[in-house]
Amino acid sequence: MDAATTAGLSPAPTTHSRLLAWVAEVTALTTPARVVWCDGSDGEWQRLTGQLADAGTLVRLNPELKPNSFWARTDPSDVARVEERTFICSVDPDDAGPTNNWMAPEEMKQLLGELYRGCMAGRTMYVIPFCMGPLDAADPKFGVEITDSAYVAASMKIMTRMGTPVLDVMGADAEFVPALHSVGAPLAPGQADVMWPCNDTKYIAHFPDTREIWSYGSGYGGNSLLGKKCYSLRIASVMARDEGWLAEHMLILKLTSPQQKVHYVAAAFPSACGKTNLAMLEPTIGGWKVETLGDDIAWMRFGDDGRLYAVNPEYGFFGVAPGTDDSTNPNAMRTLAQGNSLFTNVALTDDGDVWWEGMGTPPAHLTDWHGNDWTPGSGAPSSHPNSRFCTPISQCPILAPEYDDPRGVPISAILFGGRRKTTVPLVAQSRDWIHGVFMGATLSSETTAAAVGQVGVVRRDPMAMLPFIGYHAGDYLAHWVDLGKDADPDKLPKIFQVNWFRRGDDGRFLWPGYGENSRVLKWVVERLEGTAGAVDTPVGLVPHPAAIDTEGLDLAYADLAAALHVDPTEWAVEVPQIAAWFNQFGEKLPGILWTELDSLKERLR
Ligand SMILES: Nc1nc2c(ncn2[C@@H]2O[C@H](COP(=O)(O)OP(=O)(O)OP(=O)(O)O)[C@@H](O)[C@H]2O)c(=O)[nH]1
Ligand SMILES: O=C([O-])CC(=O)C(=O)O
Ligand SMILES: [Mn+2]
Repeated sequence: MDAATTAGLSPAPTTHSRLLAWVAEVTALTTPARVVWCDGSDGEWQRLTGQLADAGTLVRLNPELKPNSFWARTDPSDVARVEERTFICSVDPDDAGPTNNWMAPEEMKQLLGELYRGCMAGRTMYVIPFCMGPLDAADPKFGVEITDSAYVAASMKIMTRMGTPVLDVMGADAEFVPALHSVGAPLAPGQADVMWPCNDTKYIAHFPDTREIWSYGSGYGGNSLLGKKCYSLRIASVMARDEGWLAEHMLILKLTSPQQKVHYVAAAFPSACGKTNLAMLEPTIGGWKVETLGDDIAWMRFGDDGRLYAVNPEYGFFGVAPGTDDSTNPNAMRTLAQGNSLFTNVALTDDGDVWWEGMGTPPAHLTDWHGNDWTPGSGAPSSHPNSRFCTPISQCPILAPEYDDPRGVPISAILFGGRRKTTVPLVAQSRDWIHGVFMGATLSSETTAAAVGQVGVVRRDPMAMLPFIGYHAGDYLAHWVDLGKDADPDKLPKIFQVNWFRRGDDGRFLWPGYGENSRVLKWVVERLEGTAGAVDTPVGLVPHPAAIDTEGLDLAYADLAAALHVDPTEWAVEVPQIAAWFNQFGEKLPGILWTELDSLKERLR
């Protein structure tokens, strides 16, 4: 089949011969009914969403409440990332390391090649040229996703810079990451489609040596929007290792103090642990301003001035819906109110708006994420805990103008955070870069609904990157150590650890979180500027409760003190867990991190 003219729909709008050859090869393998090259236009969005609405995959929301926005429900089995089915297929098994699933590249390609054979029959195959990061970057990072899901094509328009402008910059021979996706649900002639096609067999496969992505069987964002986790973290982390930069699971925010001093902060928290919320924070303390640059991924390189500069490679937010409302994250609500968004696995109100848990008093009747009638007495939540909104970053009312600057922004502080009921204090500053890398390397968090599996189990999650490091985690930690060695220590970002999720004996959060986290950011800035004090504890430099600005905050001193408390007996339990965690990396673990563990033990004595 000639990919350029298939079904006479759109002739290939490129002369890029490797791209044309790949599209022809995939077309021959997957045998779609037609091939469409996505141009990224608004007309195309209208066509795609219109077709999806006709097919019942999307429901158009009330245009007066959420213009140009849609409600989607997935198959109940296809609601989150599938870490068990995610593979790093490096040539050398040792390159995948102990934290990744591995399969030999030829074996995976053979296996998936069989699954892909004829897998797009009866469907439209979309070819989506995209760029991660600004198109006018010195070294733009291109990808092309081929997918048989119109939902994915529409979502990619929100999440990435895509379409004809990308092909134009790619020209005839730019490098690109080929990213192949199929829901794995071919249609026989005359066979009716289902609302959410997917397959029980799922593979999210990465080939770091050849920089390719092959995804099969899932339509859920983290498994199917291949520019996001698959490219911008797993593949990009390998590029970053080779080229001396960092691809991280971090938000980027701009903080302006009442004295108009600007600091850029990056923060890594595991999935569903507060990045989107912190990125859009509305400070509760007077005179402070937060602006957003990114909510999930940061690519960071050293500039000529020796500082570390961060760029958000994405173009939209794919955010956790439950818990988001006018009191917790008003800026996300304002972003969504402008429309042009997709909502997946939330509930639908009777007047055609969306609703989810955390939005206050529930309406008397909803259609839940299963499509069933729901009332406040129904028992089960109306929305899946990992239900998501997908919305353009340009609509964020507090977007920092420099979010689109290909040079990025110089980072002053990096926060590593997790969701821990106990042990980890509200905030602690590292003593130096290596101690900060140790904080990141030993980061732990309770698992969430963002990945399939048990929720609430504490696991180590280095730099919040456990499911996203595209190579050996020991080498990854060595890369972090090495970057610090070559840098001017005064210019390196200062590293902090935070925990918004510590609980009292009665189970309630000790710290109010959300907008009140601005009080912690203020202390961070005061540490950067050398104006705040800190207590030297075994785990790092922790503020005395009096060093946190609590003006106007209704919080018991005892709760703040408990949130900041470093309890040596709790930490003594962590030490052997950290040792066991480090042990699995063998020789690959930088020795200096063992030295850090020894010094932690020493301080706990
Ligand atoms: N208690 C408390 N909950 C928070 C805080 N910040 C965020 N949350 C809740 O944590 C959940 C996830 O928050 P997000 O900001 O969406 O997390 P994320 O890190 O962006 O998640 P991913 O998109 O999966 O990477 C939501 O239900 C939030 O309401 C906080 O400061 N305190
Ligand atoms: O990838 C996803 O599905 C959403 C996300 O940001 C994460 O899980 O960290
Ligand atoms: Mn994320």
